Amino acid sequence: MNTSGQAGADAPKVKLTKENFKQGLRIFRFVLPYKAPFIAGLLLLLLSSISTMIMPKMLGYLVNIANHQTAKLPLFLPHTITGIAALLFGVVLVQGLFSFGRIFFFSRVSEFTVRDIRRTLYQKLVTLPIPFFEQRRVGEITSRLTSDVANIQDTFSLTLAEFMRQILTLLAGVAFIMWESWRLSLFMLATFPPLVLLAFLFGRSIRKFSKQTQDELAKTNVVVEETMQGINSVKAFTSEQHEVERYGAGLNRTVQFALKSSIYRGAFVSFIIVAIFGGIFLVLWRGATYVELPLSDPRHLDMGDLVSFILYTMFIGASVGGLGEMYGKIQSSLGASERILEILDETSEPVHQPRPAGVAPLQIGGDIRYDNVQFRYPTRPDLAVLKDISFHIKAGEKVALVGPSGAGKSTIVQLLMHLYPLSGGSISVDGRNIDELDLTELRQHIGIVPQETMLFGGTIGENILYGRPGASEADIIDAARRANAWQFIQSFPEGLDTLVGERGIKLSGGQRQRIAIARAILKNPAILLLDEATSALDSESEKLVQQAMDELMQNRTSIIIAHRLSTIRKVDKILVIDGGRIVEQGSHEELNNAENGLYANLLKLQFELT
Ligand SMILES: Nc1ncnc2c1ncn2[C@@H]1O[C@H](COP(=O)(O)OP(=O)(O)OP(=O)(O)O)[C@@H](O)[C@H]1O
Repeated sequence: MNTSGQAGADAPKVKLTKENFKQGLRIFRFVLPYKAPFIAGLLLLLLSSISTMIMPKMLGYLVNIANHQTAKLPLFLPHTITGIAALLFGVVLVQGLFSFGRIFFFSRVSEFTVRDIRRTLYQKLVTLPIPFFEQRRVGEITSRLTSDVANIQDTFSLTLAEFMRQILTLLAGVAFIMWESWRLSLFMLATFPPLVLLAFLFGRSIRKFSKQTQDELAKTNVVVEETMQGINSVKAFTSEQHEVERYGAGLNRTVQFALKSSIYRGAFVSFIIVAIFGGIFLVLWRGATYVELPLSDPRHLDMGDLVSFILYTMFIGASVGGLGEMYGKIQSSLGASERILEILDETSEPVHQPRPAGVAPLQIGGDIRYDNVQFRYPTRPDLAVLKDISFHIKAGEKVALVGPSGAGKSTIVQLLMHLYPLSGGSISVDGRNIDELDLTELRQHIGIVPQETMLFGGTIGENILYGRPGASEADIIDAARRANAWQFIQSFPEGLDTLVGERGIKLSGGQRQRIAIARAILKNPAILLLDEATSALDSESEKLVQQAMDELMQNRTSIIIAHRLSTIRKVDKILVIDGGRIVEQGSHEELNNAENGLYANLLKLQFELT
């Protein structure tokens, strides 16, 4: 056990039951398209195993010829030392060729299979509904794509082939030694299994310690991950020293476990050495007594036959030892494939469905109606986030949602995109329940400018293009202009080709928002959802963003989650949300005049703050 913490080394394993095995085998459907190279690989594996198994026998003949014992030598073989040696060399060459072919074919199968699994899995992941992602951590999901798939790749490329080879070696080896001398074989088979069993039990307790070391190391890695992600906070709180100590303490614990496990490992290695060599010496001792017997004795063994016998015994011992290791690997691959299949069995959202013949593309005017909408997040079923929301927005109207933090404003907006199933009530667009609309088409008609703009690691141009893939450069520039973004984009030497995100420049909050607005302008949706950023922008930036938003909202049904007074004044209607209900609605003037109204109070509060 080392502490390198390689991925997958401590992957959870599953018990090898018939049911698990059947489940895990379903992953083999990904191999089916590559049957031909798979079968070719299997054949070559068989041939290379056979040629390996011939070698000990030939070596035995070599010794027998040297001892002038050629009586039992088959007639078709050369009867000279050089002849047999040349033949042996030939067998090795052929074996080499077979091994090359086997690796060539199995690698093709495993690489293509793994590519297909990754692609299918990723396609599945991106089409799964949002609640799936809320119930899992990102790291957990990505490790399905990385370490679990890599684990399966090992199985397809190596483990499976090795497993079959070990079994073949074992069976052929036992057949050969039985043929050589059944007496000595029985003696050998009586000594080996107990040793193997002991080694197996020993190995199991060592694995337990190894796992503890891995777990400790994983815990220490969490410290690194957390602090790297939140390095700003670490520095702001000047807790560098504290974190170093926390990490150091974790490392010390890991070392303690690793050292404890290394004592067992050392004991295990010496045990294996004693057991294996001891076993071989026992067989040698017994075999030598048979060699010593006169030729007339039925138990007599030729020297060369004893040599072959011992070599086969070593092969058998190695394959039995190998099988134990393979067993563990197959168990962990089954676990990995089970986790992958679990995701593949999830139900995707019905996106990118082919449009039935004769059905025209969805046209949306932008009339929106919420009727008694109730909602609980699937991850928090005990909390009624929306209790009873009903409102109507005519096509082209602009409506602002205001209310205290956590009131449910963002939730209302997200439900329009059908990101979650409703708990009650209904939402309709242009008089049609959104449940009946094609999900992809519905979302294509909705534009969103979120509070925090997520930019993909690519160029500014690519980020705007995300709004409408395939748009021309002229359209991108036009959208950027109308979003008040062109000026700053132009100021970069590489313009639209400027890289953003991790590998490129960092844009300011206001600039990012304007990119998001340009994206939405390019998309040109009938319905617009604007979630204003709560973080304050400087007044110049604020003015630019506001102008861009006004431009974007023209001629579209717009729902704005409003945090700024300037936006609120211009809308047709304001819905005041509190505790999952609409508590007030009306124009700015109407609500402002309502004494002790929530809106009037919120407004006063904002005035006092500004
Ligand atoms: N993905 C989610 N899973 C579970 N609960 C959520 C989720 N998103 C929001 N909530 C909960 O739903 C309630 C309403 O949240 P929502 O984001 O809609 O409020 P909001 O009015 O938009 O607030 P803010 O103005 O602060 O953005 C909150 O209690 C919040 O904790």
